[in-house]
Amino acid sequence: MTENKRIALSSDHAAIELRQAIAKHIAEQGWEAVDIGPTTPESTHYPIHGKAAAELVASGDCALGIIVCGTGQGIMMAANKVEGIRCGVCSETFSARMIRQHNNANMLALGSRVVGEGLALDIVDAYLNAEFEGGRHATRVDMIEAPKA
Ligand SMILES: O=C[C@H](O)[C@H](O)[C@H](O)COP(=O)(O)O
Repeated sequence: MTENKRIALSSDHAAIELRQAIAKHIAEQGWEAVDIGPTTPESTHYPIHGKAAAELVASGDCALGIIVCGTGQGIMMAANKVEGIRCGVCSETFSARMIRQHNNANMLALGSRVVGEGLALDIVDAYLNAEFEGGRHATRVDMIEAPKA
């Protein structure tokens, strides 16, 4: 079976340039960037774009997702409303590694008004190169995913 290397990417108007830089960067690392926009700079609404990328991940079309808005916070909140999505906002590399290793986060959110491009690309690398450790962490992630009583 071939590994799914597809990464869903979306943003709002505040983060188009950073999103495009991330798409280029991850493609150079051998990932397939599934960049669903937007491409024009008109003001738009981050819930639309967070949900769209999250649905690509939740359906299994994409293995992981990276989403960007001004702070990363709003688009993260929207993505986390989609069943099966675990998305964290990161502004440094330690958390980016840990949300994979301990939380099995299937999406990463970034804030274009918070981090510069160099740090953002390091955060992306830390996230994509980390692996879920399982064990006690799997028990906890399963608790997050358990159906509501
Ligand atoms: O969490 C929300 C994001 O940071 C948005 O990118 C931000 O609220 C957009 O603000 P504005 O419409 O002022 O560009």
